[in-house]
Amino acid sequence: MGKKKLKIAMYPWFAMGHLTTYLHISNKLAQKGHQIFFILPPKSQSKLNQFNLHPDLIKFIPITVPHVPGLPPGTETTGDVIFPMYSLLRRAMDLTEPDINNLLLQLKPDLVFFDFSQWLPALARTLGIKSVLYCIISPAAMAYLFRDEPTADAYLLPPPGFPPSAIRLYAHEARVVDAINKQEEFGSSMKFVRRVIMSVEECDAIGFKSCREMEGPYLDFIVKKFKKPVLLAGPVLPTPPTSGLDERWTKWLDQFEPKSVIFCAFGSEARLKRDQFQELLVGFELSGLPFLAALKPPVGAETVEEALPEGFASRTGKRGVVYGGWVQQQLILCHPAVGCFVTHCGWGSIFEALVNECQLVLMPHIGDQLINVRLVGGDLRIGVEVEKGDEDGLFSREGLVKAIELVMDGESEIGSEIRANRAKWSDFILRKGLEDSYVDEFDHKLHGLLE
Ligand SMILES: O=c1ccn([C@@H]2O[C@H](COP(=O)(O)OP(=O)(O)O[C@H]3O[C@H](CO)[C@@H](O)[C@H](O)[C@H]3O)[C@@H](O)[C@H]2O)c(=O)[nH]1
Repeated sequence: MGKKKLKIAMYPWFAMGHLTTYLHISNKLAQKGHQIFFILPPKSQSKLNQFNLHPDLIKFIPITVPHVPGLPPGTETTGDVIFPMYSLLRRAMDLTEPDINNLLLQLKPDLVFFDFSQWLPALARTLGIKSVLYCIISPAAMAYLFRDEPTADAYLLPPPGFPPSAIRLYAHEARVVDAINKQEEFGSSMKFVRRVIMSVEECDAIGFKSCREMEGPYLDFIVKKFKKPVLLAGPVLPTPPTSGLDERWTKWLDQFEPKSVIFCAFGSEARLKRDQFQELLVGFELSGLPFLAALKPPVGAETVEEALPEGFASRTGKRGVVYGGWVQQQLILCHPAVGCFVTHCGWGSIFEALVNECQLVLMPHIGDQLINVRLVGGDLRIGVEVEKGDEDGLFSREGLVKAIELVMDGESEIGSEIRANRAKWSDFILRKGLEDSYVDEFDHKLHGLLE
């Protein structure tokens, strides 16, 4: 007899990177016949519909994001606001607790997957529902960042018992992580880091999108430290969208030689300061390669156009596009003309790159990206990190060009080593049967939680 089909509610943090990652795992679970109730802010659904491969089993359930004073009206996801306002949005998510309570009562799921709503496990428990903290960050990032004494100084070194690796934070990065941790949660004296620790303490299990072969030692560290069942979902290969690439981008990309274009995107949240935004673009210009940069306007600008370096558009002409809106990243990455992906090292973007053939140039901004960059560029050596100033954390156009040249030159020693490693890990995550075996085990462990 087959296993019981489960009912699973998903309630990820209101951010595209989180919503997309949760939808990918939802697709894998729906493939097993489980029913998914995917709770999300209404406007984000239009971006996600194209990734829902099982509309018969995955039902989107829109939830109103309550208004919190200080949050611009209509705010639904982190993409709508600047970083200092995220705590207001977290507060708004907290205020959905009564609605979530009603939904859970009505839907009666067996399990609920969550991340930033640290109150959800206790609520679920009263309703007899098991909760899984499904982390959208890598196990290495969780292991390094979530510690008992999270201070800027402590972050310079790994926590006690951390596996030997290339993972370390520079002083400027440690300060950034410390500032995020210490961000006061709106309306309470709780810090962000406390919210995450509570989620870990309260949940019934922790889930990750990762593979033992890639991050085994970090997983062992987490199991030992957090003393919770850890469920590994495997590579959770990104779901290919059901739509095609917009004609605008197909036409533009089609003009160029295979593997010659740089594609740059920094995820759904990152915004550069104006001078770094311009430095980046001048770096692309100096690389001499065609480029498509899909970036948010820099801090203080309304549009990307108003922030372009002087004379930039006329100098780069048709060879370069700077676009301030949302693009279909997955479809762009698999276009044959794209040869290089300049990424902020979001965990989702890394896997989207690995299932395609582009080379990786690594430019992390905040949080887990600062760990991913060392994992990907250091431990696994599948991409090249752009150097930054030790103290100020700023990159230069020359540093960017250097990294691009290193990965794009397959003949050089570093270029060929990176390419070989990259190909090895791509082959690994795409290996026939690998994903299925991880999803089977994940599914088995989910059932185990209900016994
Ligand atoms: O114009 C765009 C920009 C992004 N994306 C998609 O948006 C997702 C972005 O996800 P990710 O690369 O993970 O980055 P973030 O949006 O920055 O996500 C957050 O969540 C990640 C985990 O998924 C963390 O690693 C990051 O630090 C955190 O900022 C990916 O699916 C992209 O394909 C698009 O389709 N079009």
